Amino acid sequence: MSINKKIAVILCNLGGPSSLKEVNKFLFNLFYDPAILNLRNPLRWIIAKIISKLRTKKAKLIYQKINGKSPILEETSAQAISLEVMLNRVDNEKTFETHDDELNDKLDENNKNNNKLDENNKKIKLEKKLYSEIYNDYFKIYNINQEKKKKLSPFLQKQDPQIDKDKNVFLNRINKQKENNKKEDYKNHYKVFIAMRYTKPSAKDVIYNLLEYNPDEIIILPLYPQFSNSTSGSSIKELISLINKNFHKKISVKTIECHFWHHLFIKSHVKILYSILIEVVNSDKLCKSKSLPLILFSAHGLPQKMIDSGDPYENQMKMCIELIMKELHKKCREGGYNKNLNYKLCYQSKVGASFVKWLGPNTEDEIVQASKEKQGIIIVPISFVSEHSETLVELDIDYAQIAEDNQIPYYIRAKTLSIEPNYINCLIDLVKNSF
Ligand SMILES: C=CC1=C(C)c2cc3[nH]c(cc4nc(cc5[nH]c(cc1n2)c(C)c5CCC(=O)O)C(CCC(=O)O)=C4C)c(C)c3C=C
Ligand SMILES: [Fe+2]
Repeated sequence: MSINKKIAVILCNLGGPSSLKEVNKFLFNLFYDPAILNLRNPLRWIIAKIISKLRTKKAKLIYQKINGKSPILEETSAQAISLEVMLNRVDNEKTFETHDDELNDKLDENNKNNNKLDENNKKIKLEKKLYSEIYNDYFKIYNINQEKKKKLSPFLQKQDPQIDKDKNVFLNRINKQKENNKKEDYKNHYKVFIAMRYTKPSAKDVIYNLLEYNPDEIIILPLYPQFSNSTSGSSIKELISLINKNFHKKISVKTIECHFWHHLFIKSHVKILYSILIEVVNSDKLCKSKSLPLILFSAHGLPQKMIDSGDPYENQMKMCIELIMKELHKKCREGGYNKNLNYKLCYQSKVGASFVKWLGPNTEDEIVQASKEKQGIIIVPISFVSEHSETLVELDIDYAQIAEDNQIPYYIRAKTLSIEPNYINCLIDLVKNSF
Protein backbone atom coordinates (compact mmCIF):
# COMPACT_ATOMS: atom_id res chain seq x y z
CA MET A 1 0.00 0.00 0.00
CA SER A 2 1.36 3.42 -0.81
CA ILE A 3 1.26 6.59 1.24
CA ASN A 4 -2.02 8.39 0.86
CA LYS A 5 -1.32 11.56 2.82
CA LYS A 6 1.51 12.85 4.93
CA ILE A 7 0.11 14.45 8.08
CA ALA A 8 2.18 16.57 10.47
CA VAL A 9 0.90 16.93 14.03
CA ILE A 10 2.41 19.80 16.06
CA LEU A 11 2.14 19.42 19.82
CA CYS A 12 2.46 22.85 21.43
CA ASN A 13 3.59 23.46 24.96
CA LEU A 14 4.97 26.29 27.05
CA GLY A 15 8.55 25.03 27.44
CA GLY A 16 10.85 25.50 30.38
CA PRO A 17 14.54 26.13 31.07
CA SER A 18 16.89 23.19 30.54
CA SER A 19 19.47 24.71 32.92
CA LEU A 20 19.63 27.49 35.51
CA LYS A 21 21.53 29.59 32.96
CA GLU A 22 18.48 29.53 30.69
CA VAL A 23 16.00 30.76 33.31
CA ASN A 24 16.34 34.47 32.49
CA LYS A 25 16.00 33.95 28.74
CA PHE A 26 12.93 31.75 29.28
CA LEU A 27 11.33 34.40 31.49
CA PHE A 28 12.15 37.18 29.03
CA ASN A 29 10.56 35.22 26.16
CA LEU A 30 7.47 34.65 28.31
CA PHE A 31 6.99 38.27 29.36
CA TYR A 32 7.87 39.57 25.89
CA ASP A 33 4.93 37.59 24.42
CA PRO A 34 2.19 40.12 23.50
CA ALA A 35 -0.34 37.51 24.68
CA ILE A 36 1.11 37.93 28.19
CA LEU A 37 2.13 41.59 28.13
CA ASN A 38 -0.10 43.50 25.79
CA LEU A 39 2.04 46.62 25.18
CA ARG A 40 3.53 48.29 22.13
CA ASN A 41 7.24 48.09 21.45
CA PRO A 42 9.73 49.32 22.59
CA LEU A 43 7.78 49.51 25.89
CA ARG A 44 7.00 45.77 25.87
CA TRP A 45 10.68 44.93 25.35
CA ILE A 46 11.78 47.24 28.19
CA ILE A 47 9.13 46.03 30.65
CA ALA A 48 9.80 42.37 29.75
CA LYS A 49 13.53 42.94 30.43
CA ILE A 50 12.74 44.46 33.84
CA ILE A 51 10.15 41.89 34.97
CA SER A 52 12.21 38.91 33.81
CA LYS A 53 15.25 40.27 35.65
CA LEU A 54 13.19 40.75 38.82
CA ARG A 55 11.70 37.26 38.59
CA THR A 56 14.91 35.37 37.73
CA LYS A 57 16.15 34.90 41.31
CA LYS A 58 12.83 33.50 42.52
CA ALA A 59 12.43 31.27 39.46
CA LYS A 60 15.98 29.90 39.83
CA LEU A 61 15.15 28.88 43.41
CA ILE A 62 12.14 26.99 42.03
CA TYR A 63 14.13 25.12 39.35
CA GLN A 64 16.97 24.42 41.80
CA LYS A 65 14.55 22.15 43.65
CA ILE A 66 14.14 19.97 40.54
CA ASN A 67 17.77 19.50 39.46
CA GLY A 68 18.03 22.96 37.94
CA LYS A 69 15.80 22.26 34.97
CA SER A 70 12.24 21.75 33.82
CA PRO A 71 11.25 18.20 32.81
CA ILE A 72 8.61 19.55 30.41
CA LEU A 73 10.53 18.68 27.23
CA GLU A 74 11.14 15.05 28.25
CA GLU A 75 7.51 14.73 29.28
CA THR A 76 6.22 16.23 26.04
CA SER A 77 8.61 14.04 24.03
CA ALA A 78 7.21 10.91 25.68
CA GLN A 79 3.72 12.07 24.68
CA ALA A 80 4.87 12.86 21.12
CA ILE A 81 6.55 9.47 20.66
CA SER A 82 3.56 7.59 22.07
CA LEU A 83 1.18 9.51 19.85
CA GLU A 84 3.24 9.08 16.68
CA VAL A 85 3.69 5.34 17.16
CA MET A 86 0.03 4.78 17.96
CA LEU A 87 -1.22 6.99 15.11
CA ASN A 88 0.77 5.06 12.53
CA ARG A 89 -0.09 1.77 14.19
CA VAL A 90 -3.84 2.22 14.29
CA ASP A 91 -4.27 4.12 11.08
CA ASN A 92 -6.02 1.30 9.28
CA GLU A 93 -8.14 0.23 12.24
CA LYS A 94 -11.72 1.26 11.61
CA THR A 95 -12.92 0.71 15.15
CA PHE A 96 -9.85 1.57 17.09
CA GLU A 97 -11.66 3.68 19.59
CA THR A 98 -14.18 1.07 20.69
CA HIS A 99 -11.46 -1.49 20.67
CA ASP A 100 -9.16 0.65 22.78
CA ASP A 101 -11.90 1.24 25.30
CA GLU A 102 -12.51 -2.45 25.48
CA LEU A 103 -8.85 -3.22 25.77
CA ASN A 104 -8.33 -0.68 28.51
CA ASP A 105 -11.26 -2.02 30.47
CA LYS A 106 -9.92 -5.53 30.09
CA LEU A 107 -6.53 -4.43 31.24
CA ASP A 108 -8.16 -2.60 34.13
CA GLU A 109 -9.78 -5.83 35.11
CA ASN A 110 -6.55 -7.64 34.55
CA ASN A 111 -4.79 -5.23 36.86
CA LYS A 112 -7.36 -5.80 39.58
CA ASN A 113 -6.70 -9.53 39.33
CA ASN A 114 -3.02 -9.04 39.96
CA ASN A 115 -2.10 -9.43 36.32
CA LYS A 116 -3.54 -12.94 36.08
CA LEU A 117 -4.98 -13.02 32.59
CA ASP A 118 -8.17 -14.93 32.07
CA GLU A 119 -8.76 -16.76 28.79
CA ASN A 120 -10.72 -13.93 27.29
CA ASN A 121 -8.06 -11.38 28.06
CA LYS A 122 -5.45 -13.64 26.57
CA LYS A 123 -7.44 -13.87 23.36
CA ILE A 124 -7.77 -10.12 23.11
CA LYS A 125 -4.09 -9.72 23.79
CA LEU A 126 -3.22 -12.15 21.03
CA GLU A 127 -5.59 -10.54 18.59
CA LYS A 128 -4.16 -7.11 19.17
CA LYS A 129 -0.71 -8.22 20.18
CA LEU A 130 1.25 -5.28 18.92
CA TYR A 131 -0.38 -2.50 20.69
CA SER A 132 -1.59 -4.37 23.68
CA GLU A 133 2.11 -4.85 24.45
CA ILE A 134 2.53 -1.15 24.35
CA TYR A 135 -0.46 -0.70 26.61
CA ASN A 136 1.00 -3.12 29.07
CA ASP A 137 4.02 -0.90 29.24
CA TYR A 138 1.86 2.13 29.83
CA PHE A 139 0.29 0.17 32.57
CA LYS A 140 3.53 -0.71 34.26
CA ILE A 141 4.28 2.97 34.44
CA TYR A 142 0.92 4.20 35.55
CA ASN A 143 -0.30 1.43 37.78
CA ILE A 144 -0.13 2.58 41.30
CA ASN A 145 2.14 0.18 43.06
CA GLN A 146 0.29 -0.11 46.35
CA GLU A 147 3.26 -1.41 48.28
CA LYS A 148 5.54 1.41 47.27
CA LYS A 149 2.85 4.03 47.76
CA LYS A 150 2.23 2.93 51.33
CA LYS A 151 5.82 3.78 52.14
CA LEU A 152 5.45 7.35 50.92
CA SER A 153 4.59 10.12 53.31
CA PRO A 154 0.90 11.01 52.98
CA PHE A 155 1.97 14.62 52.90
CA LEU A 156 4.46 14.37 50.12
CA GLN A 157 3.93 11.96 47.30
CA LYS A 158 7.40 12.11 45.84
CA GLN A 159 8.09 11.01 42.28
CA ASP A 160 8.63 7.27 42.43
CA PRO A 161 12.15 6.56 41.04
CA GLN A 162 10.81 3.30 39.60
CA ILE A 163 8.63 5.36 37.28
CA ASP A 164 11.67 6.82 35.55
CA LYS A 165 13.18 3.36 35.13
CA ASP A 166 9.92 2.02 33.73
CA LYS A 167 9.65 5.00 31.46
CA ASN A 168 13.00 4.13 29.88
CA VAL A 169 11.92 0.54 29.34
CA PHE A 170 8.77 1.87 27.76
CA LEU A 171 10.56 4.33 25.51
CA ASN A 172 12.95 1.59 24.29
CA ARG A 173 9.96 -0.55 23.43
CA ILE A 174 8.32 2.34 21.63
CA ASN A 175 11.49 3.00 19.62
CA LYS A 176 11.59 -0.63 18.53
CA GLN A 177 7.95 -0.42 17.54
CA LYS A 178 8.75 2.71 15.58
CA GLU A 179 11.34 0.79 13.58
CA ASN A 180 8.78 -1.93 12.87
CA ASN A 181 6.22 0.61 11.77
CA LYS A 182 8.63 1.87 9.17
CA LYS A 183 8.78 -1.56 7.59
CA GLU A 184 5.03 -1.98 7.41
CA ASP A 185 2.52 -0.86 4.82
CA TYR A 186 0.41 2.10 5.75
CA LYS A 187 -2.10 4.48 4.36
CA ASN A 188 -1.59 7.87 5.95
CA HIS A 189 1.72 8.70 7.50
CA TYR A 190 1.81 10.80 10.65
CA LYS A 191 4.80 12.63 12.05
CA VAL A 192 4.54 14.35 15.42
CA PHE A 193 6.55 17.52 16.10
CA ILE A 194 6.98 19.57 19.28
CA ALA A 195 6.84 23.38 19.34
CA MET A 196 7.63 25.07 22.65
CA ARG A 197 6.49 28.66 22.99
CA TYR A 198 9.37 30.05 25.09
CA THR A 199 12.25 27.55 24.77
CA LYS A 200 13.62 25.12 22.22
CA PRO A 201 12.44 23.39 20.05
CA SER A 202 10.75 26.60 18.98
CA ALA A 203 8.06 27.11 16.36
CA LYS A 204 10.81 28.22 13.94
CA ASP A 205 12.70 24.95 14.51
CA VAL A 206 9.51 23.06 13.70
CA ILE A 207 9.02 24.98 10.45
CA TYR A 208 12.47 23.87 9.20
CA ASN A 209 11.61 20.24 10.01
CA LEU A 210 8.15 20.62 8.46
CA LEU A 211 9.58 21.93 5.20
CA GLU A 212 11.79 18.86 5.05
CA TYR A 213 8.88 16.49 5.80
CA ASN A 214 6.69 18.31 3.27
CA PRO A 215 3.28 17.32 4.68
CA ASP A 216 -0.08 17.46 2.90
CA GLU A 217 -1.82 18.48 6.11
CA ILE A 218 -0.85 20.07 9.38
CA ILE A 219 -2.69 19.64 12.66
CA ILE A 220 -1.84 22.04 15.49
CA LEU A 221 -2.63 20.44 18.83
CA PRO A 222 -1.81 22.52 21.95
CA LEU A 223 -1.26 20.40 25.06
CA TYR A 224 -3.46 22.69 27.13
CA PRO A 225 -6.88 21.10 27.71
CA GLN A 226 -8.58 24.46 28.27
CA PHE A 227 -8.11 27.35 25.84
CA SER A 228 -6.55 30.64 26.88
CA ASN A 229 -5.28 33.38 24.59
CA SER A 230 -2.15 33.44 26.78
CA THR A 231 -1.26 29.78 26.10
CA SER A 232 -2.91 27.86 23.21
CA GLY A 233 -3.92 31.12 21.50
CA SER A 234 -0.37 32.43 21.55
CA SER A 235 1.15 29.18 20.19
CA ILE A 236 -1.47 28.81 17.46
CA LYS A 237 -1.00 32.42 16.34
CA GLU A 238 2.78 32.08 16.14
CA LEU A 239 2.61 28.79 14.19
CA ILE A 240 -0.03 29.93 11.71
CA SER A 241 1.92 33.08 10.93
CA LEU A 242 5.13 31.07 10.34
CA ILE A 243 3.33 28.46 8.21
CA ASN A 244 1.77 31.21 6.07
CA LYS A 245 5.17 32.84 5.57
CA ASN A 246 7.10 29.67 4.77
CA PHE A 247 4.79 27.31 2.91
CA HIS A 248 4.24 28.27 -0.68
CA LYS A 249 2.17 25.25 -1.66
CA LYS A 250 -1.48 25.13 -0.61
CA ILE A 251 -1.63 23.23 2.61
CA SER A 252 -4.50 22.29 4.88
CA VAL A 253 -4.01 23.50 8.47
CA LYS A 254 -6.31 22.47 11.28
CA THR A 255 -6.13 23.65 14.89
CA ILE A 256 -7.55 21.82 17.89
CA GLU A 257 -8.15 24.68 20.25
CA CYS A 258 -9.14 22.77 23.38
CA HIS A 259 -9.89 19.21 24.42
CA PHE A 260 -11.20 19.34 28.02
CA TRP A 261 -14.58 18.15 26.70
CA HIS A 262 -13.29 14.90 25.19
CA HIS A 263 -14.69 11.78 26.87
CA LEU A 264 -11.27 10.09 26.95
CA PHE A 265 -9.67 13.11 28.61
CA ILE A 266 -12.43 12.97 31.23
CA LYS A 267 -12.03 9.20 31.55
CA SER A 268 -8.31 9.54 32.11
CA HIS A 269 -8.86 11.96 35.02
CA VAL A 270 -11.64 9.83 36.47
CA LYS A 271 -9.42 6.76 36.37
CA ILE A 272 -6.59 8.44 38.26
CA LEU A 273 -8.96 10.04 40.79
CA TYR A 274 -10.91 6.85 41.37
CA SER A 275 -7.76 4.87 42.16
CA ILE A 276 -6.75 7.52 44.72
CA LEU A 277 -10.24 7.48 46.26
CA ILE A 278 -10.14 3.70 46.57
CA GLU A 279 -6.79 3.98 48.32
CA VAL A 280 -8.08 6.65 50.70
CA VAL A 281 -11.28 4.81 51.51
CA ASN A 282 -9.45 1.53 52.10
CA SER A 283 -6.78 3.03 54.29
CA ASP A 284 -7.08 4.46 57.75
CA LYS A 285 -6.59 7.96 56.36
CA LEU A 286 -10.33 8.50 56.10
CA CYS A 287 -10.92 7.29 59.64
CA LYS A 288 -8.39 9.73 61.06
CA SER A 289 -10.11 12.62 59.32
CA LYS A 290 -13.64 13.45 60.36
CA SER A 291 -14.99 14.27 56.93
CA LEU A 292 -14.81 13.02 53.36
CA PRO A 293 -11.83 14.09 51.25
CA LEU A 294 -11.92 17.42 49.50
CA ILE A 295 -10.97 17.18 45.83
CA LEU A 296 -9.18 20.42 44.99
CA PHE A 297 -8.89 21.03 41.25
CA SER A 298 -5.96 23.41 41.06
CA ALA A 299 -5.67 25.32 37.77
CA HIS A 300 -2.96 27.76 36.67
CA GLY A 301 -4.16 31.27 37.46
CA LEU A 302 -4.80 34.06 35.00
CA PRO A 303 -5.13 37.84 35.53
CA GLN A 304 -8.82 38.73 35.95
CA LYS A 305 -8.34 41.39 33.25
CA MET A 306 -7.77 38.67 30.63
CA ILE A 307 -11.04 36.95 31.58
CA ASP A 308 -12.89 40.29 31.50
CA SER A 309 -11.68 40.86 27.97
CA GLY A 310 -13.25 37.61 26.78
CA ASP A 311 -10.76 34.80 27.49
CA PRO A 312 -12.82 31.56 27.73
CA TYR A 313 -10.37 29.85 30.13
CA GLU A 314 -12.37 30.20 33.37
CA ASN A 315 -15.63 29.04 31.79
CA GLN A 316 -13.97 26.04 30.16
CA MET A 317 -12.34 25.18 33.48
CA LYS A 318 -15.71 25.17 35.23
CA MET A 319 -17.27 22.97 32.52
CA CYS A 320 -14.30 20.61 32.64
CA ILE A 321 -14.63 20.05 36.38
CA GLU A 322 -18.35 19.43 36.15
CA LEU A 323 -17.77 16.80 33.45
CA ILE A 324 -15.13 15.03 35.54
CA MET A 325 -17.24 15.07 38.70
CA LYS A 326 -20.29 13.75 36.87
CA GLU A 327 -18.31 10.78 35.58
CA LEU A 328 -16.51 10.26 38.87
CA HIS A 329 -19.80 10.13 40.79
CA LYS A 330 -21.08 7.65 38.23
CA LYS A 331 -18.02 5.43 38.65
CA CYS A 332 -18.25 5.68 42.44
CA ARG A 333 -21.90 4.66 42.38
CA GLU A 334 -21.04 1.67 40.18
CA GLY A 335 -18.42 0.74 42.78
CA GLY A 336 -21.02 0.90 45.54
CA TYR A 337 -19.98 4.28 46.94
CA ASN A 338 -23.02 6.52 46.98
CA LYS A 339 -21.98 9.60 48.96
CA ASN A 340 -21.55 12.93 47.25
CA LEU A 341 -17.93 14.00 46.97
CA ASN A 342 -16.68 17.43 48.03
CA TYR A 343 -14.83 19.32 45.36
CA LYS A 344 -13.68 22.83 44.57
CA LEU A 345 -11.96 24.70 41.76
CA CYS A 346 -9.09 26.98 42.75
CA TYR A 347 -6.11 28.70 41.11
CA GLN A 348 -2.36 28.51 41.71
CA SER A 349 0.85 30.11 40.38
CA LYS A 350 0.01 33.79 40.66
CA VAL A 351 2.98 35.89 39.55
CA GLY A 352 3.65 39.64 39.59
CA ALA A 353 2.49 42.60 41.62
CA SER A 354 0.08 41.85 44.48
CA PHE A 355 -2.34 44.63 43.44
CA VAL A 356 -3.10 42.88 40.12
CA LYS A 357 -6.26 40.81 40.54
CA TRP A 358 -6.00 37.15 39.43
CA LEU A 359 -8.61 34.43 39.22
CA GLY A 360 -9.65 33.04 42.57
CA PRO A 361 -10.06 31.38 44.95
CA ASN A 362 -6.42 30.84 45.63
CA THR A 363 -5.22 27.22 46.10
CA GLU A 364 -3.17 28.04 49.21
CA ASP A 365 -6.19 29.66 50.92
CA GLU A 366 -8.31 26.61 50.15
CA ILE A 367 -5.72 24.29 51.73
CA VAL A 368 -5.74 26.39 54.92
CA GLN A 369 -9.55 26.47 54.89
CA ALA A 370 -9.69 22.67 54.52
CA SER A 371 -7.41 22.32 57.54
CA LYS A 372 -9.94 24.21 59.67
CA GLU A 373 -12.55 21.65 58.70
CA LYS A 374 -10.09 18.78 59.26
CA GLN A 375 -10.51 17.68 55.66
CA GLY A 376 -8.00 15.51 53.84
CA ILE A 377 -7.10 16.83 50.38
CA ILE A 378 -6.73 15.22 46.98
CA ILE A 379 -5.19 17.88 44.77
CA VAL A 380 -5.58 17.62 40.98
CA PRO A 381 -3.45 19.68 38.55
CA ILE A 382 -6.19 20.36 36.04
CA SER A 383 -4.62 22.76 33.55
CA PHE A 384 -1.45 20.72 32.89
CA VAL A 385 -1.04 17.36 31.18
CA SER A 386 2.60 16.81 32.12
CA GLU A 387 4.92 17.33 35.07
CA HIS A 388 6.97 20.52 35.49
CA SER A 389 7.85 23.16 38.07
CA GLU A 390 4.26 24.06 38.93
CA THR A 391 3.41 20.45 39.83
CA LEU A 392 6.73 19.15 41.16
CA VAL A 393 7.62 22.25 43.19
CA GLU A 394 4.48 24.26 43.82
CA LEU A 395 2.12 21.35 44.48
CA ASP A 396 4.50 18.65 45.74
CA ILE A 397 6.79 20.78 47.89
CA ASP A 398 5.35 24.23 48.65
CA TYR A 399 1.67 23.40 49.06
CA ALA A 400 2.44 20.03 50.67
CA GLN A 401 4.37 21.99 53.29
CA ILE A 402 1.39 24.30 53.87
CA ALA A 403 -0.79 21.19 54.30
CA GLU A 404 1.66 19.70 56.78
CA ASP A 405 2.05 22.95 58.73
CA ASN A 406 -1.73 23.16 59.00
CA GLN A 407 -2.06 19.51 60.05
CA ILE A 408 -4.19 18.45 57.14
CA PRO A 409 -5.04 14.74 57.74
CA TYR A 410 -3.65 13.81 54.32
CA TYR A 411 -2.55 15.57 51.14
CA ILE A 412 -2.42 13.47 47.98
CA ARG A 413 -1.44 14.91 44.61
CA ALA A 414 -2.94 13.28 41.52
CA LYS A 415 -0.39 12.73 38.77
CA THR A 416 -0.71 14.58 35.49
CA LEU A 417 -2.18 12.59 32.58
CA SER A 418 1.13 12.35 30.69
CA ILE A 419 1.00 9.09 28.67
CA GLU A 420 -1.90 7.47 30.51
CA PRO A 421 -3.54 5.27 27.84
CA ASN A 422 -6.92 7.01 27.81
CA TYR A 423 -5.19 10.34 27.33
CA ILE A 424 -3.05 9.13 24.43
CA ASN A 425 -6.23 7.69 22.92
CA CYS A 426 -7.87 11.08 23.38
CA LEU A 427 -5.06 12.73 21.40
CA ILE A 428 -5.29 10.05 18.69
CA ASP A 429 -9.02 10.61 18.40
CA LEU A 430 -8.60 14.39 18.19
CA VAL A 431 -6.07 14.01 15.38
CA LYS A 432 -8.02 11.38 13.47
CA ASN A 433 -11.31 13.18 13.64
CA SER A 434 -10.05 16.65 12.96
CA PHE A 435 -10.59 16.54 9.21
C1 LIG B 1 1.51 36.91 33.61
C2 LIG B 1 2.14 35.81 33.67
C3 LIG B 1 1.65 34.46 33.37
C4 LIG B 1 0.44 34.01 32.82
C5 LIG B 1 -0.75 34.81 32.39
C6 LIG B 1 0.54 32.59 32.73
C7 LIG B 1 -0.46 31.74 32.24
C8 LIG B 1 -0.33 30.37 32.13
N1 LIG B 1 0.82 29.60 32.26
C9 LIG B 1 0.52 28.27 32.13
C10 LIG B 1 1.40 27.19 32.22
C11 LIG B 1 2.69 27.25 32.77
N2 LIG B 1 3.33 28.34 33.30
C12 LIG B 1 4.58 27.98 33.74
C13 LIG B 1 5.52 28.77 34.32
C14 LIG B 1 5.41 30.15 34.45
N3 LIG B 1 4.32 30.93 34.14
C15 LIG B 1 4.61 32.26 34.38
C16 LIG B 1 3.77 33.36 34.16
C17 LIG B 1 2.47 33.31 33.62
N4 LIG B 1 1.76 32.22 33.21
C18 LIG B 1 5.96 32.31 34.86
C19 LIG B 1 6.69 33.55 35.25
C20 LIG B 1 6.45 31.00 34.90
C21 LIG B 1 7.87 30.55 35.27
C22 LIG B 1 7.97 29.96 36.60
C23 LIG B 1 7.90 30.99 37.66
O1 LIG B 1 8.68 31.94 37.65
O2 LIG B 1 6.99 30.89 38.50
C24 LIG B 1 4.76 26.58 33.48
C25 LIG B 1 5.96 25.75 33.91
C26 LIG B 1 7.12 25.77 32.98
C27 LIG B 1 8.11 24.71 33.37
O3 LIG B 1 8.48 24.59 34.53
O4 LIG B 1 8.51 23.99 32.49
C28 LIG B 1 3.60 26.12 32.86
C29 LIG B 1 3.34 24.76 32.33
C30 LIG B 1 -0.87 28.19 31.85
C31 LIG B 1 -1.63 26.88 31.61
C32 LIG B 1 -1.39 29.48 31.85
C33 LIG B 1 -2.76 29.99 31.61
C34 LIG B 1 -3.81 29.35 31.36
FE1 LIG C 1 2.43 30.24 33.58
